[in-house]
Amino acid sequence: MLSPANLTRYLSGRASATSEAIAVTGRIFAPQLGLYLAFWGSFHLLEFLVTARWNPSRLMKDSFLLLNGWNYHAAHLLGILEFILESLLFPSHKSPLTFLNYLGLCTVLLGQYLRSTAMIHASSNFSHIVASNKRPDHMLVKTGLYSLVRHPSYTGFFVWAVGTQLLLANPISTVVFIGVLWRFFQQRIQNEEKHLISFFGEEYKEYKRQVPSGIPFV
Ligand SMILES: C[S@@+](CC[C@H](N)C(=O)[O-])C[C@H]1O[C@@H](n2cnc3c(N)ncnc32)[C@H](O)[C@@H]1O
Repeated sequence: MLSPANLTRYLSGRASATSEAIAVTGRIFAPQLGLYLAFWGSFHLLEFLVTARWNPSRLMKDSFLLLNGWNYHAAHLLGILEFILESLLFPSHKSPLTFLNYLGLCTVLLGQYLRSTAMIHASSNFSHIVASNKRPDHMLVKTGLYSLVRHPSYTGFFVWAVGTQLLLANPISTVVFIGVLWRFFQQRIQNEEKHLISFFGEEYKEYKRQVPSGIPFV
């Protein structure tokens, strides 16, 4: 029987369930997740736009760098899932925003700056796919960011990607990203430099002796 007392209890139960649902939704769609998605989208858009402006002869659909291998997307999916799970299980670890979130924000911006600026400084010598044959116009770039480190666009990618996980305050994904990316860039640099030495010989060897790689311990 729905007495006034039962109705009041029922309605207040519904109201608290609704406010709990709103609180949970608020935790999941926290500002850091919105920022993360905006930075992720901007990164891929900038890959295309910088190529279009500074390296137009290499512009293609793939310049968005979205066909970056399943493990790249799996890693970002892992980051999103970790963020949602931890937001539900340990809400106090995700909100309010802490020093870690702000550190992540600065790290993402720094990484994006390094990545896009390196692409601009290398201009037509940059290609998303590692060149195994030397194009006649391929010049060794040693100026700008390339005077500080040999692989500034990889440094930028590394810093940007780790920054996204710091922004989300994701402890597991931060460690996974550092390990997986370090291994990936170590192998990629080894292969890329084998080709660069065959293209530029002693000039590249001398450059390698003088300038650090830009990835720790590589
Ligand atoms: C994805 S880009 C990355 C460039 C560089 N490793 C970096 O992190 O900025 C790869 C292409 O850049 C070329 N490349 C790498 N370093 C270069 C340099 N210092 N000068 C000219 N071309 C370079 C390689 O031959 C390769 O085809």
